[in-house]
Order: sequence, then C-alpha cells, then structure tokens
Amino acid sequence: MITVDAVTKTYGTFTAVDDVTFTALPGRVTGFLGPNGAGKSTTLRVLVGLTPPDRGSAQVLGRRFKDLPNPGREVGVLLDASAQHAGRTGREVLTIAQRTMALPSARVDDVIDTVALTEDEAGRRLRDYSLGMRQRLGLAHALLGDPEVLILDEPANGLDPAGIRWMRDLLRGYADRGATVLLSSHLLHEIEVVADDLVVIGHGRVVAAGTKADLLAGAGTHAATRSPAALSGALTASEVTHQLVETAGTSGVDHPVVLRVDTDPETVGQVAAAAGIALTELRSADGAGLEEMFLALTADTQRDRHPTTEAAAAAETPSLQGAVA
Ligand SMILES: Nc1ncnc2c1ncn2[C@@H]1O[C@H](COP(=O)(O)OP(=O)(O)OP(=O)(O)O)[C@@H](O)[C@H]1O
Repeated sequence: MITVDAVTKTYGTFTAVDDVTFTALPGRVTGFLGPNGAGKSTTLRVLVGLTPPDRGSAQVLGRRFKDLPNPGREVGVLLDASAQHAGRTGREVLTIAQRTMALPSARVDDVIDTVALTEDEAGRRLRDYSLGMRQRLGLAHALLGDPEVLILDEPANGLDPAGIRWMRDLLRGYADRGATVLLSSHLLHEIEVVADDLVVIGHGRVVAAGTKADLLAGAGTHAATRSPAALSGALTASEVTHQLVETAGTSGVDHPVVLRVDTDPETVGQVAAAAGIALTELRSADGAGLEEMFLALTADTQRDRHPTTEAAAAAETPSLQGAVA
C-alpha cells in the first residue's frame, strides 16, 4: 500500500507538485500518468525520500520510506536506470545490493534470469549497456529483495515491443501475487493494458483518479453510419447524448461518420435497429476513450496542442470529470 497525502513541492516560485493525494493498493497495478513535466518523477522522489516535500506526506506500507528498516526488501524502486556506476558490471551492481540487503547470493542469478539478461550481458560494464539492458538491470535491482511494493518511474523506457510485453506480464504477475505496483509513464498505451487503477496528473495536480473501468465508463460507444443525421435524430429522440467524432464526409454519402455516444453499444444498436439505420461499426470507445480522456484532462498542460485535443477538452472534460471517482 502506498499513500500520498496532500504533497506539495515547489522550486522557487514554481510549483512542481501541487497538493497531490492518491493511494496505490495491494494486488493492483496503479498507473501514474501525465505529460512531460507534469510532476510524476518529483512525486515518486518524494515517495522514496529523495526529495523533501514542502507540505504533505507520503508513506509506503504505513511508514515513511526513510523509516523502513531494510527498504530494499520491502520496496523495489526504479527511478533512473542510468544512475549506476558506469564502470561496474550488471552482476556487480546486483551483488553489492544483495550484500547490502543481506540476501542469499542466489538471488542475483534469480533476478538476472527473471529480467532475461544473458550471462554475457550481466558480465558487461554498464557503460556498454544499451538503454533497454539498463532498464532490465534496474528492474532486476528493484526485484532483488522480493519486495511487497514496486515503485517504477517510466520502466518501459528503452524496451522494445517484446520487452514491453514481457514487463507488463511481469508486473501483472507481481500484482496478482498481492504486491502493490505503482508505475509512471507519459505514454498512455504503455500502461493502459496493465493498469487496474489510474492517477492522471497535469501541471502538478491530480486531474483524475480511479479504477480504469470507472474512468472508461464515461468513454461511451463509437458508432459509424452512412446516415449520421438519422442516427443522431434517433438517439436524440431516445434521450441519448452523443457527438460527432469525425467530420470528414459529413454528408455520410461517401464515408461512414463516427458518432461518440454516451451509452453502451447494445443500447446504440437497439436504437439504430428500431430506426432502421445500418451501422458500419459499433464498438465500445475503450482504448480510444482512454486516450481521449488523457488528452482532454491534460489538454491545458500539453505542450504540443492539437485542434482535436482542444475540441475534446472543451467537449469532454465535464462528463469525464463526472465519471471520476
Ligand atoms: N530540482 C529541480 N529544480 C527545478 N525544477 C525542477 C526540479 N525538479 C523538477 N523540476 C521541475 O518540476 C516539473 C516536474 O518535473 P518532473 O520530472 O516531476 O516531471 P515528470 O512528470 O516526471 O516529466 P517527464 O514525463 O518528462 O519525465 C518540471 O517542470 C521540472 O522542470
């Protein structure tokens, strides 16, 4: 269990983390999401005692990190995979940590095996590691003490697609065995598959938090049709709110038009069938909904703004905010 309670961190007049509160629960993967510079790393640094907060407090397993007697055995931390001595080999890095934590030496081979570093790679100096190898070693370091809690900052950074899949499976398995897993990312797709709960941060403030299922409940349904006006009319008559997603080919003659409808696919299908309207596509907004939500909630903190993002922000933030627990 991780508890972050009203943490604020300022640098001069700049507030990097602004009254951030959330919990990460055992048996669940919590994704800590936000655009570049949103305050994720700073929050995690506060959590592990590297950065003192101006206000608020953070606890891991009911204690401040610095009060844990042998933190590595209780909390596995990966903040910066490159923050190791470049002249040491991967095996040396792990062996030093194993001795510091008073673990059996066999743990070193265990974790090297878990993160799929070869014997040859484990014997190389860190200066010769690729980014992905450094990341795997960092994860091995975090897992060494078989901790109950994992705190990982951008753990998929530098991993190839197979590596990202592997890491997700590993974290999922860890949480399924009862661990608390908190991982940050500015890349939504990296964590949307694995996370049970999400905390979205923008400009240092939490803008949404809750289960992924709850946050997605407001995502609605995407329905495509060549008769958008008729579908819109039928939905309005059924008192189902909706909006146009794609404006290309709005006549609907040449291209199907996509509507985002604030209800489940079955209801949309029934309304369309009753009105005799053919749908070319009908699906839960799910992943697309999550991305829209992320962009909408953090729109004013995105440095690379996009017209549809701004439209989504204007159109969707109120209903999404309503869905946030
Ligand atoms: N020591 C510091 N001094 C001044 N400003 C800082 C310091 N550390 C962080 N910041 C600022 O605080 C803000 C939040 O930074 P942080 O690294 O927490 O963001 P992040 O969400 O992890 O971003 P990214 O996804 O890019 O890693 C940024 O504007 C950053 O420049």
